[in-house]
Amino acid sequence: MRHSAAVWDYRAAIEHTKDWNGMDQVVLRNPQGASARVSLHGGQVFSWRNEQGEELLFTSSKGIFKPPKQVRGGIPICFPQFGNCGSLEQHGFARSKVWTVDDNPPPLHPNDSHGKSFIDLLLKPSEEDLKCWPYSFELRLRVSLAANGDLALTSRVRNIDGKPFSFSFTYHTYLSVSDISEVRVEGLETLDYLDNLRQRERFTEQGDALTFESEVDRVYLSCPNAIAILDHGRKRTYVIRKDGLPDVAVWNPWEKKSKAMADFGDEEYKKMLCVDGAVVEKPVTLKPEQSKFKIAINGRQANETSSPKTTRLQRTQPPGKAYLETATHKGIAAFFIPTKEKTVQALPSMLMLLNPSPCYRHSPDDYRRRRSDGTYLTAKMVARIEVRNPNENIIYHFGESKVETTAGDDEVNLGSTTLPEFTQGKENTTSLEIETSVNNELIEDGIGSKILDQFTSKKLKVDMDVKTSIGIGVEGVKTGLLGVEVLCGGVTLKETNNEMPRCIISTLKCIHRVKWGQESSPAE
Ligand SMILES: O=P(O)(O)OC[C@H]1O[C@H](O)[C@H](O)[C@@H](O)[C@@H]1O
Repeated sequence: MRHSAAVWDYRAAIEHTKDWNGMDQVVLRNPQGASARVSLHGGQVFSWRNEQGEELLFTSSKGIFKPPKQVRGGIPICFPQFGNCGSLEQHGFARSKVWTVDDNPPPLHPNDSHGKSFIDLLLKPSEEDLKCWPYSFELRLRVSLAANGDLALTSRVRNIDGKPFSFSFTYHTYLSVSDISEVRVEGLETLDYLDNLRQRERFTEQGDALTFESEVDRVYLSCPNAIAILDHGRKRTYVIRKDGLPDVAVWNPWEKKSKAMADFGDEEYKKMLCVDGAVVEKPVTLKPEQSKFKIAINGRQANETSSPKTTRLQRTQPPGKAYLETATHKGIAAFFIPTKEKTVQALPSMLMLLNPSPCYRHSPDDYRRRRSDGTYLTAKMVARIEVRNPNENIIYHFGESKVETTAGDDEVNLGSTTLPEFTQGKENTTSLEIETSVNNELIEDGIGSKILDQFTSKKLKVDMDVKTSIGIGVEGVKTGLLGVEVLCGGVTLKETNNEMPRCIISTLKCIHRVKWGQESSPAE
């Protein structure tokens, strides 16, 4: 049965239960029927289901569910060491210890609890732990499930020892995927990584996205805060947003290593991918104080009609035909062509990066003037879009684009403009600068003061809506134009200093469909 979020009792939605070994576990539920299960063994989230009841985390069918052996799957916490570079057991001891429920944790930001089911866990070292790692600490973990089904893990490490200590940390996240050969990871392109399969030698990622054809065991360094994992087979996109975790570890054992692992099925490597928010390259050195690490993950379906500020993956044509898919994650909007047709490569065909900062070039006094007959707004918004086409054999045709910009929750008009049509050549990048403005536009007094306050405190959010159309050309064959709407924004002026606006794409209308190598024909 579904419940409205307004009457949902989040506290009552937390169930304390036991697994079949008698180990305590906690089940979190949201009003729409999504759930997360956390074991006190390892503080490990080992199940996360969406509102359709689909499991989003991988757990090995041969998993050993008995302490001290941890289950292979879910989200083990690796602390105070990741991997085997240190004096401790592989991935540290936190994942194999029994944690306790923390009834009275130090407060976290209200966003970490408001409108969410959550549980706080605590790990303190035992006498035995102190013998192999002689530092007193408190490791806290809050696992929360939001009303929209998003899962978040927030960890805090407190040094309660007299001396500083160093540690590494990862959320070793086993994502469930349809088939590893249908998966790509975006957000790691052009970054340096340490390759665990080559004695941690440093390389630079050359691909436009990470795809999988053999064993991968890497730590990507200084990564953006949002990484997208696109599962074409299941038409699902996971977006991992991380905070305090500069690195991302990526692991798939592939065939040979799978057969060598006792707690992993021979073929199970096809169904999983580990993508971990991590701090590995430069371990944290903590004085007697606290540090904090957070990941939030969502896993959205192609046809999901959720809030517009989320990631979507859309299939606009039935299988067997060429079709455009669109996917987005924070700061990046991408169009790509799936591998199914074989005649074209599956590469990100275009990336649009939008950065509306700085949005205002004038001081607040300049841009808003109060006159006797009302409040008038004068403002300018500048955005830069970079269109990249890394393909060797695909050309993009963009129709005329209509751009509208607004500010704040009241969607105050910041002006509109039109960009001329253009063609994006093979392996080419086009930079577009978009400027819109309003001059002495009458607005409500209340809205004017609100915008001024939010501008001064840098809490103002600016949104941009681009309506355009896109067609593809491959070897002289052109598709018709597909209407596309790109919405970017949702980030405050303050956040634009270190974060890109979020973008979502939705297709407006499919005019033509084609089969590669054939003439285009009108859509039904
Ligand atoms: O077998 P585990 O100790 O759980 O480790 C599983 C994997 O975790 C990480 O991804 C490491 O980088 C890999 O080298 C390791 O094989």
